[in-house]
Amino acid sequence: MSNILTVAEMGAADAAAIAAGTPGTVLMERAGLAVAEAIRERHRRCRVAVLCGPGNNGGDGYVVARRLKRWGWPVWVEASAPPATPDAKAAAARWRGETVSLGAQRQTDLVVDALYGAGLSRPLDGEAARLARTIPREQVIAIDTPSGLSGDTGQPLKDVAFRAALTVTFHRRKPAHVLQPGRGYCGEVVVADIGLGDTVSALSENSPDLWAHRFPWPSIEAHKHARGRLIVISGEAASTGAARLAARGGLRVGAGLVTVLSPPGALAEHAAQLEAVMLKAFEGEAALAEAAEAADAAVIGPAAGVTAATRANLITLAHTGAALVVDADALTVFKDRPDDLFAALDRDDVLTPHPGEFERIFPGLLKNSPERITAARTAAKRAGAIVLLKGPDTVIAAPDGRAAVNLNGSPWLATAGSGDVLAGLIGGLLAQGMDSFEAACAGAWIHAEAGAGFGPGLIAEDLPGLVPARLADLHGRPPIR
Ligand SMILES: NC(=O)C1=CN([C@@H]2O[C@H](COP(=O)(O)OP(=O)(O)OC[C@H]3O[C@@H](n4cnc5c(N)ncnc54)[C@H](OP(=O)(O)O)[C@@H]3O)[C@@H](O)[C@H]2O)[C@@H](O)CC1
Ligand SMILES: Nc1ncnc2c1ncn2[C@@H]1O[C@H](COP(=O)(O)OP(=O)(O)O)[C@@H](O)[C@H]1O
Ligand SMILES: [K+]
Repeated sequence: MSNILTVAEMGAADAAAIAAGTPGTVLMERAGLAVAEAIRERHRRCRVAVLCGPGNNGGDGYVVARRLKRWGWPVWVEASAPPATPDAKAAAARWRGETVSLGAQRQTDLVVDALYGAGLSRPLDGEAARLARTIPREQVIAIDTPSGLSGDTGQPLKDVAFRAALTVTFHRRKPAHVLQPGRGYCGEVVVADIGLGDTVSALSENSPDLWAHRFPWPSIEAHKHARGRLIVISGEAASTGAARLAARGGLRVGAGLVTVLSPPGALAEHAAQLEAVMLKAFEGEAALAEAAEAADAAVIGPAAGVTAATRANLITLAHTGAALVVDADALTVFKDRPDDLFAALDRDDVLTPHPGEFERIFPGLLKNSPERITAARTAAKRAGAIVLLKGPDTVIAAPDGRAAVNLNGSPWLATAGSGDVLAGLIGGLLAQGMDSFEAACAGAWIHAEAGAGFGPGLIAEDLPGLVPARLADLHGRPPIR
């Protein structure tokens, strides 16, 4: 399982390894060697300038320079300041090559950015800032993080940071490697093992390691009722497509029975377009409560309408036993009284806002949080439910503090209706009894894999049909633990 560590957690892991008997200089040797090897794997021998700062990031840089030189590469160090930590001093003392001052303006092929890593405490300025703005990213290999980025937020301090083609970090990813815009500054990210042992954190990369061992595969005796019943609440006649997209997502991901519950006026439109997905009319809260009686999960919101009816339907569903996926209009309709929504929810329910919807029900929270992980966690606590905050770096957070960040998103998913399919995927997994946090993670991961695998030209209608291949991969995957 791949945790993501904050800068402080990484520092603690580092200190624990040192306390357990591995000297910092050994960790630095391993770190520098990993970077040099990553360079050698990707490039033929060429000229390399290693930009070294005063801290341990710079220390790693001196190790890289020494390794490359030993392999016969033309390499020199450009130092922004003399080494200042004991480990960096030791690494610099073993560097026998040439050292010039930062920005000596030599012709080079590659630049190793070893100016600042985790210890960056203020924005880049002077020559470092100039270089960050001018060196083309194809030349840059960053150690730990591209200098100028805040490791914990992924934001460039004062908008200046290096852009790298490759970033080699150590032990685990940090938030800067997974959150935008930082992730975009990093280029390819390699996580090198430097022997720090196991670390725990409440934040993870969203990958099958997190949930595949609890995926709700049907048992040999399964029948359709045992595979979970999902309902999807439809909007009125002119807005029925979103409910069908969600329903197809739920059916494809394995729910045994999926029913679109439709206002009477929209029945004919659905009937003409649904096959395996079932259809039932309802009018009013009592009828909805009755229709929802046997449901294991419900999706409400996609094109539901920002209406009093949607608000009443949500409250009605919240009183049934079904786990809810609350999306789109069912979020927006609570804009003026989000507490009514939160009071109705329980911890099994999943909210799936995009940033605009998030702002409506958690006003100011995103803007006032250091980054979106904190925002999503705070939101999950406030709502008492799982919150999946959509975007290029989708975050899933639980009220107990667990959080995961999606790494496999792609812009092909930015197409109308794509979120409706996601809501259906999560609903389909909830209907099959999957834990809500894991269902939200699994739904987001499968959705993103499907989108990335299809690529250009993707439309939301394609997504349900792309799910089976992803499920087949998961099904054939060797079990973990
Ligand atoms: N963790 C691990 O397990 C391992 C970590 N390793 C490596 O250590 C790195 C972290 O090292 P680190 O803590 O020494 O931080 P780093 O960024 O090198 O320097 C901080 C210094 O820079 C200064 N400074 C900061 N910003 C500045 C600015 N804009 N302009 C000018 N100065 C600025 C700051 O000064 P101060 O703010 O204190 O005045 C301080 O002196 C990590 O990224 C990884 O590469 C590996 O060796 C393997 C094991
Ligand atoms: N640039 C992007 N990279 C990765 N995923 C994206 C990007 N833009 C949007 N997405 C994903 O696409 C989906 C869009 O959902 P949403 O905004 O609700 O659209 P709709 O309401 O039209 O279905 C979300 O899952 C979101 O995370
Ligand atoms: K760096």
